[in-house]
Amino acid sequence: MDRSQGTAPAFGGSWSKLSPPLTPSILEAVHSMGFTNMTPVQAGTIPRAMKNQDCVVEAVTGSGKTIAFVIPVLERIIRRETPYSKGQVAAIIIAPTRELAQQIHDVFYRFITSLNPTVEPASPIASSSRSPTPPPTSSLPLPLLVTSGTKNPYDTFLSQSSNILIGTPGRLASFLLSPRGASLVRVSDFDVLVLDEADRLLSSPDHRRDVERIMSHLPKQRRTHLFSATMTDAVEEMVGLGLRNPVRIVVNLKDKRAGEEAKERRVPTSLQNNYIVCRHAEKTLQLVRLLQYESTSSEAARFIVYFSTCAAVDYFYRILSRLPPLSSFNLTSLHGDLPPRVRETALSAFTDHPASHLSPAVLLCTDVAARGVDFADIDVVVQYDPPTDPKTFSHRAGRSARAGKRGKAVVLLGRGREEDYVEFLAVRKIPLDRQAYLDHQLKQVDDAPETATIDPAALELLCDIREIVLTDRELADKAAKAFVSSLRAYSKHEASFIFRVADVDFGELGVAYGLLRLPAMPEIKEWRRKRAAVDSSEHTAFEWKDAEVDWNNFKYASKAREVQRLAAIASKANNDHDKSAATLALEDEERKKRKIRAEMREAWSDKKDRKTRKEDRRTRKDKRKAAEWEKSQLEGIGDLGLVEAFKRKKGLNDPTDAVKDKEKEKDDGEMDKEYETLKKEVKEERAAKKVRKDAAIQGGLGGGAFGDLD
Ligand SMILES: Nc1ncnc2c1ncn2[C@@H]1O[C@H](COP(=O)(O)OP(=O)(O)OP(=O)(O)O)[C@@H](O)[C@H]1O
Repeated sequence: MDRSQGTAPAFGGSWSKLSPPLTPSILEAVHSMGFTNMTPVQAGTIPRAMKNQDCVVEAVTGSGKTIAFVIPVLERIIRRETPYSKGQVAAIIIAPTRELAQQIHDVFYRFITSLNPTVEPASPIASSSRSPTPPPTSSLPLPLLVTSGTKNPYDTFLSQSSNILIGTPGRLASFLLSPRGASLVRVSDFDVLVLDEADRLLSSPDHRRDVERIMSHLPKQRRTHLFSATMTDAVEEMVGLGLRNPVRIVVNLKDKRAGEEAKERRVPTSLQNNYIVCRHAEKTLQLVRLLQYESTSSEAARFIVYFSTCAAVDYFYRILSRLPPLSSFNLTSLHGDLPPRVRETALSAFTDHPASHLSPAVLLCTDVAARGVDFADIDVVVQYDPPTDPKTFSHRAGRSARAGKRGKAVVLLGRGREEDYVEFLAVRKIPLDRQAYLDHQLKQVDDAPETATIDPAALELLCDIREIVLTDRELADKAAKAFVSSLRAYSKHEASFIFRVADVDFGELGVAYGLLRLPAMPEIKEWRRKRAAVDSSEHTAFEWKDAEVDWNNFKYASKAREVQRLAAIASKANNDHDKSAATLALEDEERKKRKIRAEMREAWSDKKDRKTRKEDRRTRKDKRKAAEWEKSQLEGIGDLGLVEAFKRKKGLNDPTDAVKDKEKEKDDGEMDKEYETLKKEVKEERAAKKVRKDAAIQGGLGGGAFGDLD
């Protein structure tokens, strides 16, 4: 590899100074988009990529990398002597998520539509379903998006005569390599391959496999460009395998603080990058206060809050939407377990919402929205959980402070060992400043209430959350799932010497999650055992107490779910009724033994891995079912958040609420009937069994049969 560093100018300079110069129509297009000057990464990359150089580009988030590859791709197609014909592909852009692929598609679309003015322009984040597909009127055909949401990709590819493909690795690989793709999609004149977020594409084994399949299908005589804000060893390997004498373009930023030497930094200089230290029990309290504080004191209107797992996003969305201090906030949730259509709606609902500091918009999400997604004007990014992969930290924080705008990011760190994360990131050129703990008046206090006590407001919040959870048993299930999945993510931190499950006070974490009781995990049993062995005077002042709940009568709000629960109880009772006390005791003992044996056999993480694999298989199988379910969840609770508002605005609420209410009443009535019938059936079955048993006894059946009945 050619190690020569392409030096990007300190200031980007004017577009007209580029050499070779841009085609006049492209120049006009960039000006019409309001981009008067180039950013440094554009100035450093465009001239090289327009010529015949492969590029490996590393520049901070929000520095304009997308246009740095969009323009050279278009220039090379425009300048080609023989135009591409139907079925030929000129360029492929691979991105790790469908959201990012969609966004890149939209940037290409905006350029092409301004070159072909009769084609309707696209909005900044358009959905695949909304992307219009009128026939192009000049030489540049429309690009094709190839992701899980794309309908009839081959038909669109042919009808549009697309020669630029943008998509996720798996979908692109099947598009190109399936029998239909192999016969319809020609790559003999292929020109440019771009990997956006290259480190992410190459560090995930599945993505990497698909990327390699695509690369080996494409001619070797091509240009290949890799882009990211963070590069890894996986990228270095790929550079050796698939690129030809690439030039490396690294845009460095310097941070100059008073009295200190200028230091290199890997996050935008316009980003205020903070951390707050609190006890685990105070995390949710600090999150709520931070949202209030930033919207009142800095008039922040748009927030993103990152959690480590889909289950945590799902749960906290339901809780935070109902907390009175956040009643003026408009929340929406986005995570990878949601079906593509729901993800699209959620994203549009958040980006289209006219937020203000009086009515702020908050996106609760996982890392599905951490990389590349160009949200407009995010004021504050909050990391409730620090990311499992430290590289993700700068991508998350970089959703704010884009294109030179000011922005803020705050990560919540647990008191103690987690504070070492600050130093850990400093070494990686990501400097963090401490922000003081927020007290009940939203004032920054020098330090959190000292370690001996938990802020009493955190315990009040626990009661408030529990009250919400007690309205629906499903919330209790979701709380447990969120808690367990987050702990599991915690155990997988790459910085495992900082984030150690062994250091976590599960009781305190239970407070932050508003749990009714701690889940029956082996780790928690062990933690309880150890605590019991220690002199209680050495305990911190907080002792976990389960909420007093009548679990037998704790109902699901969904009638259908409640019917299922009762049926399960009835069927268990029925089974138990038919078994002798001795059999039941034996079974119980065997069950306990099996559990102990399993626990002894497997470490928690192995067990969880096995479970995950099993769950993954099941999830894939039930994907269709899950999609419908998730959608109905969003619709059901949407009136509290942005999704419903968005749907109302877009006229997507059909049937109307009144009709829906009627239908719900009808459903409820039918559900009641169904439940009554079920109960009756169970009773009848039991009675019939009893009659059979009595008859058998009276009839003096032989020992075997008698034994069975016992
Ligand atoms: N020359 C320019 N002048 C002003 N704004 C620009 C310019 N080029 C790009 N932008 C804007 O900067 C924002 C960030 O651009 P882009 O999404 O390409 O950043 P990125 O470097 O790819 O970030 P990330 O690493 O997070 O993906 C976009 O809103 C884009 O419209």
